[in-house]
Amino acid sequence: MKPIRVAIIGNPTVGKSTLFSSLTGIGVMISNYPGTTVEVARGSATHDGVTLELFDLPGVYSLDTMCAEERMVLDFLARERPDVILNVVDATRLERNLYLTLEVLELGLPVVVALNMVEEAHALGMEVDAERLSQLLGVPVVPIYIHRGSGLDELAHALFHPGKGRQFLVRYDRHVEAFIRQLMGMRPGLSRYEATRLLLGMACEAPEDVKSAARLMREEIERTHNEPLEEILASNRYGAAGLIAKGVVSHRPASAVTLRERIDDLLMNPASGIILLALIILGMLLIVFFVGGFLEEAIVGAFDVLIISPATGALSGYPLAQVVVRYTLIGIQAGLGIVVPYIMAFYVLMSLLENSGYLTRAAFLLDDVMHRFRLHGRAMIPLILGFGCSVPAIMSTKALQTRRERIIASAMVCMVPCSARSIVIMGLVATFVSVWAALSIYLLMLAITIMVGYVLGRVVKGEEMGFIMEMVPLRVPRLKDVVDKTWMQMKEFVYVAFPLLIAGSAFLGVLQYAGVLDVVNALLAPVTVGLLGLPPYAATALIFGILRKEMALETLAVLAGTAQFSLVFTPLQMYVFAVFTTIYLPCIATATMLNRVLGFKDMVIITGLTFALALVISSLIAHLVPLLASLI
Ligand SMILES: Nc1nc2c(ncn2[C@@H]2O[C@H](COP(=O)(O)OP(=O)(O)OP(=O)(O)O)[C@@H](O)[C@H]2O)c(=O)[nH]1
Ligand SMILES: [Mg+2]
Repeated sequence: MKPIRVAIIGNPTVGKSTLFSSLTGIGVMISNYPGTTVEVARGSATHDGVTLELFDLPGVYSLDTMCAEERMVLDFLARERPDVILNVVDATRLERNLYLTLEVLELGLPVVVALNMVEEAHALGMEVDAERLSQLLGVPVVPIYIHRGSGLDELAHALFHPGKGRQFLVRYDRHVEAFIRQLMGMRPGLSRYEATRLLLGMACEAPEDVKSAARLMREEIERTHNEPLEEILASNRYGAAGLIAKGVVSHRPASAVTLRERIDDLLMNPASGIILLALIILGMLLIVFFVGGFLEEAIVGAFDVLIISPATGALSGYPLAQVVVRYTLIGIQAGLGIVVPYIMAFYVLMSLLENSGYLTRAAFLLDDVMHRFRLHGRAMIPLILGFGCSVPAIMSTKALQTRRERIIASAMVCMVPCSARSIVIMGLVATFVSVWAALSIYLLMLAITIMVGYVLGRVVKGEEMGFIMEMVPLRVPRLKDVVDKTWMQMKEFVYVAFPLLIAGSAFLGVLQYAGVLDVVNALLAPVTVGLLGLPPYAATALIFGILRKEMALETLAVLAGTAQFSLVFTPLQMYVFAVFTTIYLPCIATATMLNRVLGFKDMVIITGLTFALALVISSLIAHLVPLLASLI
């Protein structure tokens, strides 16, 4: 039997990806902030011998304002022509969710509604009568509780038998209805949905005379109602959604103020909120530093004693083998000892933050500040995600409404120290210089990020958007989502970065043996030695850092011959190296993502700017600090 193709559509953060993932077993990003899914994911599930092919789409509030996600959903529907639409709705926000449901019903495809967050609605004193809702909409409505797996079999069953009954359609204003019928009469075969689109002047295949008739009708409606047609349709839909919601939701008296609400008040209050935000970010950095630092020292030390010294000692008569093996082992040591502890601690904390719902609070809190950069508060979300990895952070700027905002937010994201850069800052500066020196780099980066935002906010021309972001409820992050997400991000390190690191280190050994590194280092010495005050081989480390930022540090360990950096560098050198690595050129993966989201030209401009900035700031530090020290 042919697979049944199912498009999962719904408002943001209603649990579409959670449902997709539990039906298909495919790991996708699940977070508690709107705009987690920005690309279509596809997967399949088999039920009673029949295959369901599911598509997880970005969340949308409607199909009529034509923002990027909505276009993506409509393009997807036109291109892929799914057999059924699985509309996930949030029981706690039924009325607003139904607005989209009503639009989805207009598409004329079979629809199944999954009623999610039923237990949250219950906790808020709301009960939704699913059966009545099903009768009113004329489609199956299945209550689900994904985390417990309940309702999923019934849902799969409903997807196979979506029913052929009459689906509810919004009755528009009489005037509009009359014209829709008239258009359908002019061209037999034209659906109600197509007629509505024609009336709205949207792309639709039809002869020119029908199109021009539609144009005249629209003008007449707008003249008599003194209101744009879109608004007439929207208010008709809101009216219908409100009536349906009223008919199916019953309220119990609300209980006393809950602990969750109290916490929320503290987080959102402008005074306590900002302090808590600073404490949360500082706390995250300190936890990563202590957990990562403790593991780093233990692993690096054990590796030296137990593996590197015996292995290189055994190869003392074979210079090529010795240098290649030594380099490879130090590469592995740096990967296991420096990267794994920090990156893991980082991702666990980031996932907790993402899934708690805190990000939308940070966005609201800083909305005012962000508006000074002529950005929406929502641009805060990519910036905080940037602490994890710039690649998904830049990808998440797709959820911003205008290109102008995407450019500014992406350039700012490039300045936020991602976990790879944090590894360099922490593994080098916090461990071997001091925690305060490491924190000063974060402050420096904060200042640079703000400066970049401020300057670009004034320079980059384009539309500004007033966009209201939905506040998601605070939730205790689900352990499975956190573990899955941490693993999804670690996987990339295990499968991509680690092999690259081992091969790269062995390759470095060969290049060193052949004397190539010395040539490259000598060529770049005016910058590395002259401007930055670093040893010449730092040039090779920085080149490798473009592949992946943490490789700069790993390669530095390989070339220095030890991961105990304080034996070979002065504190100032370590500081300058960390600052330069943090600012200069985004890594290859980030540049690729910039190219994808913003285009080649902007990618080159942003990349060039970061390089110039890194050179200026690092060489200033390298030269001014000794000067100041000599004056004191
Ligand atoms: N309480 C509760 N939370 C849920 C349920 N299903 C999903 N969630 C949570 O809802 C949040 C959003 O889930 P996602 O699956 O990422 O939502 P989405 O609809 O894919 O969101 P976008 O991709 O942003 O459109 C996560 O924090 C989930 O853990 C549920 O049945 N009950
Ligand atoms: Mg999603």
